[in-house]
Amino acid sequence: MQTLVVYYSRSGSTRTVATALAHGVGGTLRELVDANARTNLFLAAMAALFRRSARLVNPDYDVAGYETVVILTPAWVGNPAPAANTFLRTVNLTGKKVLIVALGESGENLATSSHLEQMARARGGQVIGVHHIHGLNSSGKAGPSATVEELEKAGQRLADVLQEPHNQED
Ligand SMILES: Cc1cc2nc3c(=O)[nH]c(=O)nc-3n(C[C@H](O)[C@H](O)[C@H](O)COP(=O)(O)O)c2cc1C
Repeated sequence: MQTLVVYYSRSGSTRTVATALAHGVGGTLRELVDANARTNLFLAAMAALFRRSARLVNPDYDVAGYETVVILTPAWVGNPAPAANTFLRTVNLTGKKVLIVALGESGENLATSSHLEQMARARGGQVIGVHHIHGLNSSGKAGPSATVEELEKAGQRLADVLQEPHNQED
């Protein structure tokens, strides 16, 4: 099973989870690089709140060679980060299994994951799972449940989920 792991990360925690996950499944890691570094947190939050897209640096929307696409994004004010919006509004996920992963300070971000799920379905994807992971607090510092080790473990757990037999079937 070929797996593509696509992620956006502003402060590194989503990257840690995505890297461990890709390593665990022997998949391909693809970063969504936002041309805007989002250093102004207020403006970043507003862009997410208004469901804006982002301009991506060297975007690659080709998922043809993959059976499964994992999409990871931080939750920003209950929404996906703009880079994830861009990817999900452009990619063709017809016939692909899609695993959605949202990181957040609060752990569970149902509003964010619900947006992601809807976008993935609108692009033809078959959503096989939705996961929430404790990320960093909003100022970018690791909270007690989001050490690098915890984030790596979360990524490994997701790799295990993807390798469960029912997620491997056609
Ligand atoms: C602008 C902004 C808005 C955020 N809004 C939320 C939120 O609504 N809910 C939440 O649980 N975490 C929120 N967070 C925290 C991030 O989701 C969390 O720190 C995540 O781990 C960051 O991922 P990254 O390190 O890959 O950038 C926000 C962070 C930023 C920068």
